[in-house]
Amino acid sequence: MTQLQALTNVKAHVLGAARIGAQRELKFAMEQFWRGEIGAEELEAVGAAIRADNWQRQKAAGLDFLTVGDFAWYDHVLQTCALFGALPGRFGFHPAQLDLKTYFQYARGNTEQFAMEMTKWFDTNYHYIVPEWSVNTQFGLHAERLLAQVAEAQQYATPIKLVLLGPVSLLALGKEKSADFDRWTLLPALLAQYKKLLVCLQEVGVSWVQIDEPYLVLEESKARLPQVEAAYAALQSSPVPLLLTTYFETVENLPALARLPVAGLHVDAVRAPQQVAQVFAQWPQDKVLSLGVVDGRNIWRQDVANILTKVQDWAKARKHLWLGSSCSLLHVPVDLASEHKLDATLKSWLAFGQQKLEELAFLRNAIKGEVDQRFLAAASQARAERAHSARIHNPLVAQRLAQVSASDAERAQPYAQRQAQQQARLNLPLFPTTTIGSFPQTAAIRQARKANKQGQLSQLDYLHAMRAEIAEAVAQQERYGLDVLVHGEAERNDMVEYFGEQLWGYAFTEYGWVQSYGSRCVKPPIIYGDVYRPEAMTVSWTAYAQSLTSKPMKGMLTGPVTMLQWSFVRDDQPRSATAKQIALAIRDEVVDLEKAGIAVIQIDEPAFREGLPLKQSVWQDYLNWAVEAFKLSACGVRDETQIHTHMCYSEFNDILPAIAALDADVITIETSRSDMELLRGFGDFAYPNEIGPGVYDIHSPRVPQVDEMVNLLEKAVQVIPAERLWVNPDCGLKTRRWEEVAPALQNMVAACQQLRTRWQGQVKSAPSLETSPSF
Ligand SMILES: Nc1nc2c(c(=O)[nH]1)N[C@@H](CNc1ccc(C(=O)N[C@@H](CCC(=O)N[C@@H](CCC(=O)N[C@@H](CCC(=O)O)C(=O)O)C(=O)O)C(=O)O)cc1)CN2
Ligand code: MET
Ligand SMILES: [Zn+2]
Repeated sequence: MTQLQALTNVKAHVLGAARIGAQRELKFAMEQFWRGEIGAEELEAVGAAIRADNWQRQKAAGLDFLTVGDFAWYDHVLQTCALFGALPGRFGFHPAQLDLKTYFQYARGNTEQFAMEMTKWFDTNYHYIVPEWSVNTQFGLHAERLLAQVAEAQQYATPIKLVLLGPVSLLALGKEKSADFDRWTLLPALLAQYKKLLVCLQEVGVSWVQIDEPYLVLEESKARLPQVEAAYAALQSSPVPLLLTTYFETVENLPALARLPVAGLHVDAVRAPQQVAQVFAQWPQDKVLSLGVVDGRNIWRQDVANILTKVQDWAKARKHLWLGSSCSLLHVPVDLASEHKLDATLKSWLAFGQQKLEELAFLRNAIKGEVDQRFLAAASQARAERAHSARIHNPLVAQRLAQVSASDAERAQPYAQRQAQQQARLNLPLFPTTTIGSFPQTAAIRQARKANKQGQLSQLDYLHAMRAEIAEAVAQQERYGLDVLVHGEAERNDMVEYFGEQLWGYAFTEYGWVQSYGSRCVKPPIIYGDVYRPEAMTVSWTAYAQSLTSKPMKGMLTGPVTMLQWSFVRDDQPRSATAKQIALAIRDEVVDLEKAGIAVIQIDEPAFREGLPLKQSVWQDYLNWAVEAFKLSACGVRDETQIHTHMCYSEFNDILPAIAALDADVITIETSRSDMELLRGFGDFAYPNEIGPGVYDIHSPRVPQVDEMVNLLEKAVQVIPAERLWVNPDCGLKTRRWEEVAPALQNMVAACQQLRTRWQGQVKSAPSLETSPSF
């Protein structure tokens, strides 16, 4: 390190900070505002305090820029639409008069208008609001909020780098409202507003604009090179230098991007280290090159010694080198210092948002020739300890893996035979009704769990409280007349964290919150070692629920791919290896549920599609091991046991062969918002097993009417044979209130009964409606 050639122009920055607040202040404030408990002024004050905290942290760490513009109400894509007056006209609001109350309606819907759609932000568990583009889209500039934030940040007397979602990504991430409209025709009008904004930003003294174009890492962006070139030619006149910013993967079109008239480029050196050498060769020497060297997607303490060696290599003769987080710190928790229960050794292996700022400052200083030896030694020691720690490797897992054979990932007989056996056992009516698993996570449930965690509610009292919730959920479902019941997941804080808490090899945090969408957060557990299930995780709850009813009780588990995808994963072995370990743990649980007499078991895989690599060219390898992991978890049961899976938030049509290869007896999917369009793919593909297309959107408080659902089901029977159709909502009901759930499910059962009456005579071998199986 001592031979490091001192580079004076090296700077350190972050691409963005988490905005939910170290203690989820923003979540609580937004929800209070929505309930009418606080006013806009109070809510604004919470936002300002979070921004101030972020800037103070950046300044205290000694970063060279304060990052401004990363704060957003609800979502940053929605915020960008508001900035450019590009919110859908169907709400009827004037873009210049958007107070917060009005603004939130776009994200949450109102009595007249559906909310704007929400979808996954690249391959993360963050969801953004999808812009709506149509021939009526008009743009304006409403930068008051943003400029006010610049003014707030100016009191820290540190250069300001403003983050802006770029025009190409903004358009690309939206959807066209009609098939004959080409969104790219909007580009010139949109660019005119960006240009205006850039002038304003220069006037108020912004030093740099980080213009985020994550779209440029997707293969589909290749075809959009003319638009990219046109956009950045138009912004060439920007009076503020632009840092063209990409992350999550290698950029497409690198040679062409290297010729764009922008002042700097940021690339993700964590996710795409293989492209760094090319970027160095192609990106002009006299421009800024920002390398994302500190991982914004994971929580491991960086091997700073190793990064330094590389950067030293890379940086030779390059004058303007910046070191950054690989992407925004939106995807990692705020500060490790809040964690008081994590064991000291494990804690020393981790870095959350705050620690990443410190890593960046350390690296910048070291390249300038000022190496903080203590920091370096501590980081190297933690890395070395982790590499050799006994707690990572579990011989029981190795043994278990060694026993796995190919037949473990196959059911004994094909679906058709299984179906006959399952039907003989379950005797379900035509169009069986079910739900996806969770029932409302009420304040009472969460309070009880909190009290239990804090030692104020005994284990026994907590058990009774959760059993009472389960009993109530079962009673409600019987009242509605559902066919396959669930226990309601009252005892689970989250579908991933709950299992993470019980598995070896997993650690969990107290405050490791990450925004998932709007005010909703998750606390991804941390996989640090071999995953092993020491004992049953769900059997007693499920068996209790089954004891309360003669209807089949569906066991409810989270699948290996989703467990992997929604956790922070170890970086010392391939994801596929970790998935296989989790699969074995889930498999053991599946088998235990079967032994306890549970006849239907659902293994949720909502993140199955999200796990796909961003580059389509390497999908197949992922799909192979992901399918294998699911099947390994599912196939330990007898043929008469019915395996369900559930997927949501996804475009399924391009991975249908893999979904079919999962060979789940039943799949329930989210379809209602696309008006059953998503189901058409399953029909065209001749999906062979049973399907429950969601007949209503659980993200909206609106109670669906019987007719709407009959309508959707009529569409579904056009595509899927009636005897293979199930009836269910789009997803779990945990974010809803009982007042919404009860009428919604009653209507759903009523809709289903209409269909049964109509179809009863027309389907061969349909069982009678009267017989009820006994469990
Ligand atoms: N991991 C994950 N990813 C997912 C989903 C999911 O279910 N899980 N679903 C999709 C959509 N995303 C979602 C993500 C989060 C929530 C959600 O409801 N989150 C809850 C937190 C869930 C949780 O962990 N709850 C804990 C802690 C609850 C809590 O805040 N307790 C209060 C006390 C209780 C109170 O006053 O409310 C506190 O600590 O102060 C519990 O139940 O034990 C929230 O933000 O409110 C919903 C959907 C996609 N990705
Ligand atoms: C995001 S998928 C959710 C599945 C889970 N079983 C639930 O009902 O909440
Ligand atoms: Zn779901």
